[in-house]
Amino acid sequence: MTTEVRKTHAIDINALNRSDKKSQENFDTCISVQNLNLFYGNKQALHNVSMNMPRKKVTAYIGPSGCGKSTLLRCINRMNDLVDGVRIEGKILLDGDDIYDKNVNVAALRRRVGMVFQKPNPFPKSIYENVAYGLRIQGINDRRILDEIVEKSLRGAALWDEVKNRLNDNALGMSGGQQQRLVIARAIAIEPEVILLDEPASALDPISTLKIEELIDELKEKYTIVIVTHNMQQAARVSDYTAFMYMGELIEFGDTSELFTNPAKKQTEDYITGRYG
Ligand SMILES: Nc1ncnc2c1ncn2[C@@H]1O[C@H](COP(=O)(O)OP(=O)(O)OP(=O)(O)O)[C@@H](O)[C@H]1O
Repeated sequence: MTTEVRKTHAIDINALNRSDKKSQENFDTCISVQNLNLFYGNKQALHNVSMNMPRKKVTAYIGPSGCGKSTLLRCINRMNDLVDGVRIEGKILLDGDDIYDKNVNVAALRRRVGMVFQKPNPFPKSIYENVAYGLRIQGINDRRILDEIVEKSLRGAALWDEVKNRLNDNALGMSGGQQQRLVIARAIAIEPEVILLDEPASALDPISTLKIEELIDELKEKYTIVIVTHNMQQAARVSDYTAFMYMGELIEFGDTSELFTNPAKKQTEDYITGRYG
């Protein structure tokens, strides 16, 4: 991008804000973050973040280490509630309902909003029981129903063909990439609406990473996906929308191809062109 174009972007912030707004209004919003502030004790980690995320699309959070990507992601299923001394202001609406409302059942929220972490975390149980876990917690123990959902979920996580003949083997004997797909199968078995992925491929080799990226592309047919990644190429490959964060602030949100080819803010451009991060 030429310096001249960059200057225009740096100056014409109002016009750019309008274009951000336009891209947000063109979709069916699943999650709406509104004026969100988050404090870890006295330290503010999120500053007045507002953004809408579209249904059945992939939204990626990018930005340098410590900018608040994981913190924001963890707000969407109230995982931060588990951290001592956290204070949250503002709202997050899921299908229009505030998930921080005092009447919200957090366990039910987490069934609607599944989460997958950086390090695969299967339980030390069989492959089958890992996928059946959430269903058993819901009191579903009918073998026929479990068999059906376990197979469907493993197929949905692109793992069935690799494990169908060893469903009773311990999940800890699987490769890291398989374990991560197993954890995704476990998440989708309880039919969430949203899947949060926190650096899901950063501990995996390139082939396993590719499989996870292909899987994300398939999952968005059914689920709203939000992914944190430090890997900009990955964000560009897998996401439909991207949010660039810096020091706890949302700097820019928009269509992924637009954000990467024609960023609205100079800070975004400096980051994606590798000037810092
Ligand atoms: N449990 C916690 N207690 C106190 N401070 C925290 C906690 N978790 C995160 N922070 C701080 O909040 C800020 C945002 O952290 P966060 O992990 O959300 O950033 P991030 O963009 O996901 O970083 P990374 O890419 O390194 O994972 C950082 O300054 C971090 O030190």
